[in-house]
Amino acid sequence: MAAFSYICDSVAVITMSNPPVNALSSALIRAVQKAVEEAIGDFAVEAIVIRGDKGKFSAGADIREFNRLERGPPLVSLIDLIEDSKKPVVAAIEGVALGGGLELALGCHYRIAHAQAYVGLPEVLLGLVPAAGGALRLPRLIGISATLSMITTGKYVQAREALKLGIVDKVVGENTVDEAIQLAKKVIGQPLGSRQLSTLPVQCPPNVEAFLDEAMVKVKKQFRGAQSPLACVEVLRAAVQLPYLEGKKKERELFQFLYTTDQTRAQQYAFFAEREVAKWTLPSGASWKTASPQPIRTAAVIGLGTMGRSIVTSLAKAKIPVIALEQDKKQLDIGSKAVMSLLDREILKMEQLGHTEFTNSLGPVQFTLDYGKLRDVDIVIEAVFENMALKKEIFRHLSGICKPEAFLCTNTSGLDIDEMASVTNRPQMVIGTHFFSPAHIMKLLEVVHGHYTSSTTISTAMRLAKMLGKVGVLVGNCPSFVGNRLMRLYVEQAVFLVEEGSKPEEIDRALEDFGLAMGPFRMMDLAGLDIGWKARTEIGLTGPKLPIGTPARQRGSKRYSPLPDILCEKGRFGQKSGQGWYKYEKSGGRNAMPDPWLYNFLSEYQRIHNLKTHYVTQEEIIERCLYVLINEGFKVLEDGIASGPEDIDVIYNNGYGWPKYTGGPMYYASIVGLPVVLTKLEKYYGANPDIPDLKPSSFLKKLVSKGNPPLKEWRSHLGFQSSML
Ligand SMILES: CCCCCCCC/C=C\C=C\CC(=O)SCCNC(=O)CCNC(=O)[C@H](O)C(C)(C)COP(=O)(O)OP(=O)(O)OC[C@H]1O[C@@H](n2cnc3c(N)ncnc32)[C@H](O)[C@@H]1OP(=O)(O)O
Repeated sequence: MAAFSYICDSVAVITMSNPPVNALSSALIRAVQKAVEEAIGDFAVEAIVIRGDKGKFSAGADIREFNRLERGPPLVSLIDLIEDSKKPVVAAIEGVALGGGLELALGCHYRIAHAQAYVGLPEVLLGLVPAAGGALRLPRLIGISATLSMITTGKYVQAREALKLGIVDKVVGENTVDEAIQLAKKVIGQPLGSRQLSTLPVQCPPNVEAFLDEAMVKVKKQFRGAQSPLACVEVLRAAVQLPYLEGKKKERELFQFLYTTDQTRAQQYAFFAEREVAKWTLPSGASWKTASPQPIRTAAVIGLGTMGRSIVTSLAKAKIPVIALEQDKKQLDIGSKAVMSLLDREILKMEQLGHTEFTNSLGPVQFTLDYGKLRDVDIVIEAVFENMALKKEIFRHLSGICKPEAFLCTNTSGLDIDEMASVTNRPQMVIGTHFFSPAHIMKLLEVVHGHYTSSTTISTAMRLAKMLGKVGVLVGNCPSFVGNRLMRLYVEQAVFLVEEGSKPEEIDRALEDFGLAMGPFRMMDLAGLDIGWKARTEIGLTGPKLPIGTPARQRGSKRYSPLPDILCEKGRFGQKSGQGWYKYEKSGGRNAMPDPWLYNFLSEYQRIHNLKTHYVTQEEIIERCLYVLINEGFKVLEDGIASGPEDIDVIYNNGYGWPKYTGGPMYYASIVGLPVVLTKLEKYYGANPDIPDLKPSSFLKKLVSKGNPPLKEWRSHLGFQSSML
């Protein structure tokens, strides 16, 4: 770790170095401070350039030091030193300037960025606010409105957009540091007053107080339950209302408050969990370190339904040339139009952000009915509807057509990968790539490892996730994999609670207040109730295959609720039919309204089935729905379907709208305390012995018996004998 300098024509170049991302650790900050002081005091130096080693300016404060810090890094004084320098200081931004890294750049008098660089203040994503002057300097540079959008979302802004906003002074295609040196030389001797952002007035819209009040309302709604976005609005209010130095005190106070909250700890855990899951290891010893991913230069997608279209879009966005195949001309025409419209929307979004180059850098998409065109692609992703016979037919066909090195992936959300692999001539190259809808937006890719899948195939699929800008999580092959296996029980519990007397909107509200992006009933209505109905009909849980005489509310010895099936029989499929658990203004409408028809229907249902209803509290809703999901999470670990609790948390945080500020379901359980979760499950199972999924898992019981160890120790209590990975 070093901040070293060289002098080039009277310009001192200070390089921040702390691989891999030049995070501003205390040691690096001290080293940069020393180098800046030396440069300021050196008569031979007339200007200074600050850059980051290995093509990255800085990813901000060293998050790994957060738990060890008592008083926080002295970054603020370094930035003040830079801004107060009489010699001009230029930031040469390559790669990333994030968080404290951007704050440091904002302390510099000029900023030059490479075209591929990103800047941002993502502290909010870690449950914090920018606290090294970023939330005070940025509104003085680009105004309140643009700052608000950046700091409350933590979004990364590409160099060209940063230029448009005024965050950087120039964008260059190459030689960023040389350009910075040239600029530094040019401005030697020029007055720096207008370049010291802390001395400038904040750029406010008229009636800024009303603007901030409105922003607070919006942010509360958008990030329900999260504290740091609200603190971001507060910090901006301080920037507007207070002189810079007082604003600085407020910024620090808010940071100090957030710094001790459970939310920031959970979000930091979630950050590292995302990095952790990329480091997969199999019991065989094969791992992300040893396996070599194969290049993916071209791809094909089979099926242009909702998922196929957005998978094609996702590949094109990642600049991967893709061939999209449909079975008949009509479907191909519909699908290709839909893809082109998705791509147009993406282009428009990027153009609005100033990325004119984006249009040209989309991967080309070719539409075809001809399987022969797939001969040379590196990877095929099958995305037809969930029917094993059809999928097997496709895999058999691909096996004969694709080059032997091509990987065959399926986007199934829960069918058996091994069964599909068994009909191919390359079972070791078959893998599940379970995308989440819409695939060009959602960050999760569940990578499903079958019995035969090779480590090269796993590593290639995990690389694909990264290429698509997604988080890949490796899981084992079991019905519904990890995400949907847990989700099914959560939804089922919600439906049982309706039978017991609660209302869909009460359950949705309770879970949305907990922080979930969407409650289970609104989610079912959005996804379409008919999808689950078809699946249940296929496996004989309902419909003509159900043996005559099966009790309506029982399957085997387990409780079953036929409510969703009955709604479908009545044509209530959710949003698409204008009625489901809610009613909508029209078919395809999105505005969910409680439906008096449903209340009458439920009373009649409860009467027919002689159900005793009770007042279901918010506590019971949260506990039964979430603890049953968490309990299944422990079973998934026990079964070796996921290798650690982080995998489950990353899946839920990125694919199921779980609030990241609680860390994910397993982290949340660790905060509630495993003995509490166990006791509650025992209580609910005792009251509902016909719901065996409420019976505490043996792994949960084992952890409690081991004294409730912290989450990072859970893996060591797992036996790997049963691992499916
Ligand atoms: C107590 C009161 C004190 C009051 C005083 C207040 C003063 C406060 C002063 C300053 C505060 C500043 C706040 C911050 O700056 S918070 C940090 C903000 N920055 C971020 O959130 C950036 C996060 N990182 C990323 O987005 C990505 O990592 C990125 C930089 C884009 C690189 O992405 P990629 O190439 O995909 O690589 P990885 O994500 O896998 O990362 C590679 C490894 O680097 C580690 N990493 C990344 N960022 C950091 C960081 N900021 N600190 C430490 N480590 C970081 C990451 O974990 C990977 O590590 P590994 O390979 O071991 O897994």
